[in-house]
Amino acid sequence: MSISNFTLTMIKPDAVSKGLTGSILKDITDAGFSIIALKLTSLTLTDAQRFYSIHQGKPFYEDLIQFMTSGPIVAAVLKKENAVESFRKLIGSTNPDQAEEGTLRKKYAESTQRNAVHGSDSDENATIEAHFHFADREIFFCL
Ligand SMILES: Nc1ncnc2c1ncn2[C@@H]1O[C@H](COP(=O)(O)OP(=O)(O)OP(=O)(O)O)[C@@H](O)[C@H]1O
Repeated sequence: MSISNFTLTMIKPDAVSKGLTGSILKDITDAGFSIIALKLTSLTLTDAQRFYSIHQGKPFYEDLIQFMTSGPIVAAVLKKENAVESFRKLIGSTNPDQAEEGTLRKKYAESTQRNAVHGSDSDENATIEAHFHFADREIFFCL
């Protein structure tokens, strides 16, 4: 099976509202990722419910939807060899207390919910999530 060379990230409302977007994007490019699509945007209630439908019914679901619709987010498509796995390593564990030193969540997350950054968890989801946020003409695979 071939491995995609891109992943989708969101800088979540906690980090955007604290002005961390620039620092996080710099850490991402310093780690060797190219930004091939980028926008400051927000999720409607319906968007968030669709994006996180896999978590519906879990105890944290309603609070997660509330949080992810609470303010602007930054969405980006990132290109690098083995991007999904490499980016999951860069962001670190969901719970920042368990995240390794130097990871984005260790540096920027407040809590398990307000954990600063999202990264796709599979190549299949990277494709779905990239098209969730961007039209084909907004993604520059040539970069
Ligand atoms: N136990 C929990 N308590 C509160 N919020 C949670 C909990 N588990 C997950 N979340 C929130 O839901 C998001 C999605 O959960 P998931 O298990 O997919 O984590 P993840 O794959 O590390 O994160 P993401 O999908 O955002 O990259 C988490 O990033 C976090 O914001």
